Amino acid sequence: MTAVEVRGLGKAYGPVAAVTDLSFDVPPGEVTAFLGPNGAGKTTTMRMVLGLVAPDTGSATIGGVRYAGLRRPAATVGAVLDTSGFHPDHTARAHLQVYARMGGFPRHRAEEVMDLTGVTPFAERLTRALSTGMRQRLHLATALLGDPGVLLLDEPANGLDPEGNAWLRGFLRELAAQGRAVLVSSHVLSEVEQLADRVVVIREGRLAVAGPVADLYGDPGVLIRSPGAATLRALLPGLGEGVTAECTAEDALLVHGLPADRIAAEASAHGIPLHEITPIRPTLEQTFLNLTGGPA
Ligand SMILES: Nc1ncnc2c1ncn2[C@@H]1O[C@H](COP(=O)(O)OP(=O)(O)OP(=O)(O)O)[C@@H](O)[C@H]1O
Repeated sequence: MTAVEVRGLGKAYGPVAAVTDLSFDVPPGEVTAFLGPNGAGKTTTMRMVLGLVAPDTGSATIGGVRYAGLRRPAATVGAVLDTSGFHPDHTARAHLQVYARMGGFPRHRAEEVMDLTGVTPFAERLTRALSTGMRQRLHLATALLGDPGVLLLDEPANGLDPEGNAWLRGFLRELAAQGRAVLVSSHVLSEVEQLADRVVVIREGRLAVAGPVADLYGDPGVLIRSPGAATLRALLPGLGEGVTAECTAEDALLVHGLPADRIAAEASAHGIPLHEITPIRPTLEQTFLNLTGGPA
């Protein structure tokens, strides 16, 4: 079970601080979404993890070892960072066979990853004739050749149609369920909301927040509509520390610090009818905009 650990990572390009003092973990067995607006520093961070860019400060390790020190890098980390780079005159199958040979993997591994990633139906097409979605699948297949425990994927959903996207979500969840550490960058938030267990949000190269997806939502409250709103407003704060209730209209109440079922039980115990009881759940999109301070 291999984890990625990023500690105090920093990189400047001349006057541009691309990444500053960035620390986060990508644990095994989970999908971690790496979120940030365009230019936030996601690609630079992934390139540093892969040893393609030398950090100015800090370190990134994979199973406790820097990329350059890995004994079998391709069997440890699979990455999709850049969706160009196929030989245009190779078929998809030939591309995978070449990479399998370079990585020292058995020939049949190319066929296996093609089946896993849905490349088989276009295995005999030249890579120059592949659609963006097909190229994404072929890159993913290439990354999986060494059966790595860690996957780093930069915007893997780019160019996929809704069906391809749904497939990708299921596939990445499955890879994580097998115990792999999966890091997926994105600026399309609806994509990762349904996919990720954890998020790492960066803004201008710095960490904005990291943690389980559920924690990001905080406690946005429960909306109540009831002719007895004023009575409930007086009652509910007495039920626990930190419970607040504020009237937003004559018959409407916004409650924080209590789950909907507790509120319903209390109303029922006092014979107060409820016309509506709605836990508010902001989208990750809204949460993201709040964290990054502007439109993505
Ligand atoms: N090789 C480079 N030389 C100079 N500046 C660079 C280089 N690579 C990245 N930058 C700058 O560093 C910052 C972070 O870029 P990066 O590509 O890491 O962001 P990103 O979050 O991946 O963005 P996007 O979602 O648009 O891909 C940007 O201001 C970018 O212009």
